[in-house]
Amino acid sequence: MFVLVNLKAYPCDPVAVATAADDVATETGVRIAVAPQAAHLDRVAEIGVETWAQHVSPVEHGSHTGSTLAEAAADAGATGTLLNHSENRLRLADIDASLRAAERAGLETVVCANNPRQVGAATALEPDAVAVEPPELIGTGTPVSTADPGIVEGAVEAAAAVAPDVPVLCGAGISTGDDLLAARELGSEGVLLASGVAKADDPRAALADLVAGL
Ligand SMILES: O=C[C@H](O)COP(=O)(O)O
Repeated sequence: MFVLVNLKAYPCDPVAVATAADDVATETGVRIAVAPQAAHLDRVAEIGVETWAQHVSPVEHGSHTGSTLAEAAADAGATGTLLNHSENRLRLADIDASLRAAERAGLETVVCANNPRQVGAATALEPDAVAVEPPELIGTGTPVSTADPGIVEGAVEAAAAVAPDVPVLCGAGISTGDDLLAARELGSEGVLLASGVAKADDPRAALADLVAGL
């Protein structure tokens, strides 16, 4: 299972979370990555933890003020990027262009989607993986893997119908080891989570609990 921890714009210490994630990944052998704010990519990458951008813009080098250039994210130490997160939706053409920008920069990609139909469409754009997240469960602490198992199973089927080799992650409300195991049972190959770690009093304990059953 791949555990991708999105720090969003939460007021956590990105270096402390990254250090905890790196420690737990090393101790358990579970693949854990951290996606901080773009301005914190280099500080997080210096820890040695797998570091992802939260987004890259659908642009190349040029006159694009305010953009997050894929090459700049890679230069800062990112090795992957989320795209089309529910809190940063893109138009179809921009998802495609951001995917190509990420490929150009050598970044692994996960495209987020709300539901199985969107998962199918996202899979057709040839990302490395897709992630299904029902927006109404994001940040609630109610895990998608038990609150809406059908959406995870539907996403796995929708992706497989387009490209059987594209893994599906799921996210929204995931915070415990039981949530993670339930996601795996449904065919998910990883989880995307945020508040369960970024808002935890003890991120290291939260991560250790998350992966303990794997
Ligand atoms: O990127 C992470 C997802 O939006 C899930 O967020 P959450 O774990 O706070 O529900």
